[in-house]
Amino acid sequence: MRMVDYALMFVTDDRITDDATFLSILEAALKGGVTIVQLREKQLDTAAFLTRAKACKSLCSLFGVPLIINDRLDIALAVEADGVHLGQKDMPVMEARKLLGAEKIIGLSVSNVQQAADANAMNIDYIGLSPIFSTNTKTRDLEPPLRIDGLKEIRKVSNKPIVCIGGVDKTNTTEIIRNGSQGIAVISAISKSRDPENESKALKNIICQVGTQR
Ligand SMILES: Cc1ncc(COP(=O)(O)OP(=O)(O)O)c(N)n1
Ligand SMILES: Cc1nc(C(=O)O)sc1CCOP(=O)(O)O
Ligand SMILES: [Mg+2]
Repeated sequence: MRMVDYALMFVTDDRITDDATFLSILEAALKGGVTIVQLREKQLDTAAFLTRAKACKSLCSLFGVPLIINDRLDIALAVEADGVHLGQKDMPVMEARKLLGAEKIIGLSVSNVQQAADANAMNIDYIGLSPIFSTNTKTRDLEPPLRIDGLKEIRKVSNKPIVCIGGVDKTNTTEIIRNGSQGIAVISAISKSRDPENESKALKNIICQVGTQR
């Protein structure tokens, strides 16, 4: 299992269909210090997804930042990405690990304490606690927000690094990290910012500050 910095995961915004805008926001996020990128495309066809994944991989490699692919193991394998993020109804972890090998990153979404406990025995690298707060970004298949109390419960039972997603921004990052999450995953906070580079820097500073207080 490789060492990965999960502090600030930038999840790309699949509503951006224009490649130039997509890449300029990604570049700004990388300049601002995001530590891992997840390419999440729910609307592109496979050919367009693959093209975007290749561009994304090249840019992330320039910054030495790992790239994982949401849902699509085939795309991850095709572009030699660093791993995948899987939901509870995506490809089962055992099959994904067989196809990806031991060194690749596998993240798994968990939305309750039971799923977190079950994940302890799985060959995964981190759990995505989803959602921590309410969000307008994802509208389908969204579980009730776990909030900080849910994070505390899951922290108690889980032996995996936790990355919280859903409605995360500068106002709630401190309490998320203070309560045992290794990192945050954000779409809007960076993608919708007027200045994605500075927003990424600001989020990273908050995470680092809490880290030094721990
Ligand atoms: C870090 C992180 N955590 C959870 C999710 C949600 O994944 P999933 O449940 O598969 O839902 P979709 O993102 O595929 O709609 C995530 N993407 N990242
Ligand atoms: C992709 C995703 N998955 C979620 C889950 O709870 O499974 S919430 C979410 C969207 C996160 O976007 P934002 O940072 O804009 O709230
Ligand atoms: Mg999924």
